[in-house]
Amino acid sequence: AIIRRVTCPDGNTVGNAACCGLFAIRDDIQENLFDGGECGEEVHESLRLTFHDAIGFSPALARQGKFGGGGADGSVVTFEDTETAFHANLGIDEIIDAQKPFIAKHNITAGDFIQFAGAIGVSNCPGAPRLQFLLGRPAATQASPDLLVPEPFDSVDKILARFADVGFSPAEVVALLASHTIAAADHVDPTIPGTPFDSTPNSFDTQFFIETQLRGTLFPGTAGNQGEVQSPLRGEIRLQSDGALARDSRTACEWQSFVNNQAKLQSAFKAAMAKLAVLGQNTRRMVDCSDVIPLPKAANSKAHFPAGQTRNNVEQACRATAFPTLPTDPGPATSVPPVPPS
Ligand code: HEM
Ligand SMILES: [Ca+2]
Ligand SMILES: [Mn+2]
Repeated sequence: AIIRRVTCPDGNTVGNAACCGLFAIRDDIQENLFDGGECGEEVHESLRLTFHDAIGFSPALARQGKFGGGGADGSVVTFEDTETAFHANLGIDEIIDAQKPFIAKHNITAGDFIQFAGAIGVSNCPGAPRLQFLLGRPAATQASPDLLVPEPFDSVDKILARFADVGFSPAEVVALLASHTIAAADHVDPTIPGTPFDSTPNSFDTQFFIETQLRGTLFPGTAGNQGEVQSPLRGEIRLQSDGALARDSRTACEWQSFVNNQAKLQSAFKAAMAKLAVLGQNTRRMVDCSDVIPLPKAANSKAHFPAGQTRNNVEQACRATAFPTLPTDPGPATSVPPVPPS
């Protein structure tokens, strides 16, 4: 087959000329939003933002004759005052404020920018897949309704129902939660901002699926926070929802299947993110600009139990298959350092 390439005015080559404008945006955010191509706090927050914008969508509400939200339409930025006041969006205002000057400066809608920044940001994380990026989301018309973003204290029933409303199976929910391999919480326990969900928050690896299956023994900061359960490691925080999904009979085997399976982690997350990024959007009016997204580096670590942990600490939840055999890191019990603020 003949692969046609277009040469853009700036010398970059791309499959579709409509994507040419994205190279300048890419270079600008890599340098000035992501600190020169890091997989740090702004990348983590930008990925979270892709979700909080897109999940503002409910076909169930629409069937009742109500406005169900526009999905991945940028409403979280355009109607910032409304949506940042939603309880589940606590803390999202910081990355919105960081992204807004870039949206204002470049000729791109807020909806496109949010998903583009997420895809570029994830590409900075070793082990990540190259995410799809489709261009062409129109401007949002209204704020999303409240109560569509899942909370960490929601039951598994409620979480799976919310995702089912937008077309995700339980297996796809688990795949989307691979996002928590490059993540930390600032507000669940406000006394310890930047506390990661796994021991490798700058690496898109399978440690999140390993460490969430370990028996929780401690709170990294204070006890009694809503949506938090005990974690196995000092410096690591566990969401109640992640702990529950790892142990629920509907999701536990899928959860375990990601352990030490980097190829599945990449393909399943890529596919689920491709759906998330276009929720509520008409993809026939969009252009595939995925070739503007950089190819991520390979994973830089091998699946392991953190030092001090073995399979004896695994709370086996999948009944069908045993937990994979993994080596334990040498040394004293792992203590996870916080993700530095921007
Ligand atoms: C059951 C569904 C989910 C729940 C209940 C949930 C909940 C949370 C909570 C409470 C935080 C911590 C926020 C803070 O205190 O700073 C968080 C962080 C994060 N979430 Fe989720 N989340 C869910 C699904 C997702 C999905 C589908 C994605 C992306 C595709 C995502 C991406 C992230 C990222 C990247 C962070 C880290 C942000 C940072 O490090 O600054 N989450 N999530
Ligand atoms: Ca990780
Ligand atoms: Mn953060």
